[in-house]
Amino acid sequence: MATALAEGAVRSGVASEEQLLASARTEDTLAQLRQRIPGIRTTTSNSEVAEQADLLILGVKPQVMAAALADIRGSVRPQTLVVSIAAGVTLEQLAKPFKRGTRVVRVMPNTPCLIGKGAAAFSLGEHATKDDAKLVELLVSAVGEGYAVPEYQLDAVTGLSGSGPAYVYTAIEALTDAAVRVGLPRAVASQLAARTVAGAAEMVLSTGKHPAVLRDEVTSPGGTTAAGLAALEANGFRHALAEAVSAAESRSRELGESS
Ligand SMILES: NC(=O)C1=CN([C@@H]2O[C@H](COP(=O)(O)OP(=O)(O)OC[C@H]3O[C@@H](n4cnc5c(N)ncnc54)[C@H](O)[C@@H]3O)[C@@H](O)[C@H]2O)C=CC1
Ligand SMILES: O=C(O)[C@@H]1CCC=N1
Repeated sequence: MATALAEGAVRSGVASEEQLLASARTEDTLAQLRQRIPGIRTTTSNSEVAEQADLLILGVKPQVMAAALADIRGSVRPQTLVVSIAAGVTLEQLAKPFKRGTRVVRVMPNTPCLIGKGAAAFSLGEHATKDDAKLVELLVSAVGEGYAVPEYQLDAVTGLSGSGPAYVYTAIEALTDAAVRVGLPRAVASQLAARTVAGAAEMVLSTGKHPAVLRDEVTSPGGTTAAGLAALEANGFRHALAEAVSAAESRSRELGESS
């Protein structure tokens, strides 16, 4: 995820490849990163990155955030903007190890950032400025769309758009399997399933119509769609999605509480 943001930083002109400095625990990970971003400088020292950064992106898992913060707490300069993409880790937890007044921002991106189609939301910490908001907006806009939200909404964002691509991949896989069951070749079924999801999403975004209106436009009286929709409702489709978002939102809060 952090690699996608680094690529976005280059694309949006926030930084050149040569201005980027990244750390990871192993030289193997860093070698892979250098293949993606040839000009990037790399190190296995988190504190070396922290000492030099103007914009410091923390892209570790929530479970190792405390250790990563401990590595860098003495090295972050007062003028550095600290941005975390970790699920659940709060602005308060992010700011705590640093000197009072350190500017922190929490961002929740998603993997479609890798192809410039991400959906991200972010919240500013107490000391972050309007210019910081503009910078973060620029960064996330380079990899998709960014929305400013109050921090209390970020776990819900995680449950929806952070984890959401995985729900949609599961839906595409299930639709493909179902189409194979009723006779379509898998290669065609998988393309049709993915394009149906992409096309329907694009209809919502480009027409601005309520999804229910768009659904009604597909649904002929006594037709196939009404039959399909009735089967979805009978099998708890909406409830399953609601439970997925809710479980992921709770897990995000839990991850924050335990890190
Ligand atoms: N994968 C996703 O869809 C999304 C992930 N996130 C968040 O992004 C963060 C990273 O997730 P991914 O990119 O999926 O994981 P990842 O495993 O691909 O990346 C984590 C990186 O952290 C490095 N690392 C591990 N321990 C370290 C340490 N002590 N110091 C420095 N580097 C260390 C690893 O080498 C690895 O390169 C997580 O906090 C996650 O909650 C946020 C939105 C979406
Ligand atoms: O599964 C996770 O915890 C991360 C956060 C959002 C998407 N992936």
